[in-house]
Amino acid sequence: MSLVIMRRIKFCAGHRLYKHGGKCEFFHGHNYVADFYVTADEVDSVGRVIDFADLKAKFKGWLDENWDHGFILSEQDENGINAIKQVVPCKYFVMPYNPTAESMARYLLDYVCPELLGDSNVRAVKVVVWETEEAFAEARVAGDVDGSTTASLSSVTVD
Ligand SMILES: Nc1nc2c(c(=O)[nH]1)N=C([C@H](O)[C@H](O)COP(=O)(O)OP(=O)(O)OP(=O)(O)O)CN2
Repeated sequence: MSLVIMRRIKFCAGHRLYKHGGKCEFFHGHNYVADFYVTADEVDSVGRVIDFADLKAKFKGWLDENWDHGFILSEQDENGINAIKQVVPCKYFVMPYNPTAESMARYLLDYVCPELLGDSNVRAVKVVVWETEEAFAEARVAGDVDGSTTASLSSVTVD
């Protein structure tokens, strides 16, 4: 049996999908919801995987500093990066791939969660990024047997 808890963090950010070929290639923004699922081999003396407040401090802290009220752009999107740099003051975050909901979930699971949870006994097994109230993408650790952070991806649109 494994115990998994989830902490939800909301943030807003701008982005565009480089070479998307449709309306999402324009600069636009979303009110995102990120759900972080974490587990531990044992609960603590209080019966917690980890205090929800600790998860909030870690994940909201990172999101507030890096993505909230900023623009998220692909490193391939030189034109977009140059454009956003013209704004004073500007806040932007460059990702190694296009900032789809899938890629944002993957980035959080692959890079951000290990960085933030490294000093604790918990590990992230899934991150879900809701781009709208109707569509989300999730990245999850395959099997979560060995704590591997190899993400598998899926996305869903809700009617
Ligand atoms: N698999 C993915 N597809 C799309 C993503 C994504 O992250 N993963 N992102 C977008 C755009 O960012 C876009 O803003 C959202 O698209 P869409 O669902 O079409 O937006 P709306 O809900 O606002 O659609 P309306 O028809 O205008 O109401 C695109 N695709």
